[in-house]
Amino acid sequence: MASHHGAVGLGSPRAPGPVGGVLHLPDGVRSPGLHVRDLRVQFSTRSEAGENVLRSAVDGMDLDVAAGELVAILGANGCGKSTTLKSVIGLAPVTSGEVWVDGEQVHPHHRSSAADQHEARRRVAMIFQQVNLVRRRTVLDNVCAGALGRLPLRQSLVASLFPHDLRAEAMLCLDRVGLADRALDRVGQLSGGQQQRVAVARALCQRASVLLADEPTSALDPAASTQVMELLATLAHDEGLAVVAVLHDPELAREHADRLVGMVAGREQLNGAPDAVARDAVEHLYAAAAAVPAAAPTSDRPITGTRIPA
Ligand SMILES: Nc1ncnc2c1ncn2[C@@H]1O[C@H](COP(=O)(O)OP(=O)(O)OP(=O)(O)O)[C@@H](O)[C@H]1O
Repeated sequence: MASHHGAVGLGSPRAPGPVGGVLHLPDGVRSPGLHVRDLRVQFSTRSEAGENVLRSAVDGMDLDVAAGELVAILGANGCGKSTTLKSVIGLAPVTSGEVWVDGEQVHPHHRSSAADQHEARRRVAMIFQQVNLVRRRTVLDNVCAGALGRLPLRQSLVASLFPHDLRAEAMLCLDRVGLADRALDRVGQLSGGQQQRVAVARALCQRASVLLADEPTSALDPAASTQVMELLATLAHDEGLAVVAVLHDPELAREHADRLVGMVAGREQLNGAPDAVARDAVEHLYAAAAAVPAAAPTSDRPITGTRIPA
């Protein structure tokens, strides 16, 4: 379970080079997996004076997750963990920076063809704490829905038209998460941990190579949390997915992840294998945030609030 990736100090490690000796860009972004460079995200918010201001949620974040690696992101509430992940799938407004998926640049958009970008985005799946499955539909239908991005429109709109081979693939995905016997139950009949595993199966049916998990264990008891983390580690280590999970439990992260990335105020503060990251360095991630008055941005250094031009 423990890391087989080398110990790393502060700063992003570089992803390993591609198999076969193919030359790649010096910064490693063309390697399989997920690579984020100098990501910045700003949101418009209302100041106490009633003015619209831009606040930085992510402020120069780098993130590398190699194929076959499970990375855990830790950090205090509001430090930008979820926004970093959402940026990768276009759910957060990226101000600047680069996002690369399996060697394809998905942000900024204009640097690759629309088809390549669509394909690269299809390779990224995200699962959330509040599992966004359709509770009234069967487990199997929800897993099939993972393939919507590659189905013709007519089949996308009518679940009963999911083709036989897709349903067979979805069954295999359910088998991989240990839930094949629940395929015909409605999702609402499953426990939280089981639903989280269905969400993972749906990501598999999407044929994702990068899996983003935003607090996948927050609503789960310890046994279910362990089961989900073991599943994520298996997908990384045995199936070669690049997996990144935002976690609120540093011990769970230490136990299962290959590498810990700690964030403070929208950027990386620590980065290393669990054995190489001291416990007080992790505690400091949370202490730094707690030291800031509640009304201020979560930061141990100022975050710029930029007035939006009228
Ligand atoms: N849609 C939004 N509009 C305005 N501000 C936002 C939006 N989404 C996030 N933010 C702000 O961006 C900052 C980072 O939020 P984010 O959800 O990424 O933090 P987090 O580290 O995941 O926190 P938590 O651990 O509480 O989930 C916070 O200050 C948050 O209020």
